[in-house]
Amino acid sequence: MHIRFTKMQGAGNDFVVLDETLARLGLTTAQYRWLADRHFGVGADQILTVRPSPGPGLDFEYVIHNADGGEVEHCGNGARCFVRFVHDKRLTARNPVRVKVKKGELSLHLNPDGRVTVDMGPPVFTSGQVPFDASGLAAQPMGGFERWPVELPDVGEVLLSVVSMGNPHAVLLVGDVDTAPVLQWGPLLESHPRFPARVNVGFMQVVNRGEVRLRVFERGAGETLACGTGACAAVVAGIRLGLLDGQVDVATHGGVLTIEWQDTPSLDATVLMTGPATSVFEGEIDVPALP
Ligand SMILES: N[C@H](CCC[C@H](N)C(=O)O)C(=O)O
Repeated sequence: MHIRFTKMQGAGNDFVVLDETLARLGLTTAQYRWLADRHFGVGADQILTVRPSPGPGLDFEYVIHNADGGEVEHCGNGARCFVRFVHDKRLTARNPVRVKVKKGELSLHLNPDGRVTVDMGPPVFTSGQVPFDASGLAAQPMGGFERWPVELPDVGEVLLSVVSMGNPHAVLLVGDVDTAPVLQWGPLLESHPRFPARVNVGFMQVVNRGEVRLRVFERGAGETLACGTGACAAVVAGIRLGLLDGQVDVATHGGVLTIEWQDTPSLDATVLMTGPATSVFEGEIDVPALP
């Protein structure tokens, strides 16, 4: 199947963007995986698909597939590239753009300086809704939040907090992200049995109450240069743990994301994420028929 695509990146998290506003491509999981393959396909952390509005008050549907071909609930860096794409392609002139994702609805705003602010919705802290199986574990309280001792084979117990931004996140505190065991512990936690939907694993170094450094081993993609929902999850966990204030710059290997969240008693305050979105190149490719 011959398709057109746009290669984009947000803070180094890279994407293949497909326009299905006129017709569905009908790609299979194996074809999404092929497109994301950095040797046999185009190469990307995720494949983003633009589909027509599913209903009133919404401009588009925003569909996300990880490099492993699995469809997921949310992608923050991808959301910034999404609004850049629909404006560049003149698919809309609205700003902000409202989109439906698997987890809910997002508002995407192109700022005059070219950066993009996304209303990422409210975080969810209830472990069963992340989902995280806390059965038999004794939470270790810190600030107004908890850290859970999770057993890793050949490693022992690691302490982590769990947050959902629509997609599941585990957040670990480390002294130095550069030496953190991201590639050793990331895969063990990603597919740990206590995470029935698997999990994105964030390693956060708190620099001060307004700045953190973060590396994320992503579910279905491995370590990426940045993870938008991971930055949101890490910051809201850090705020709940009493370590961070309401606006935090998150330094990732691919760039800086600014996250804002007010920890209100109602817990329904949404998380705002601001960062870059760049279109890298346009391309065409013949996707092989893969079942
Ligand atoms: N790997 C994530 C999806 C992409 C998230 C990330 N690229 C972002 O910017 O939020 C998951 O399986 O939930």
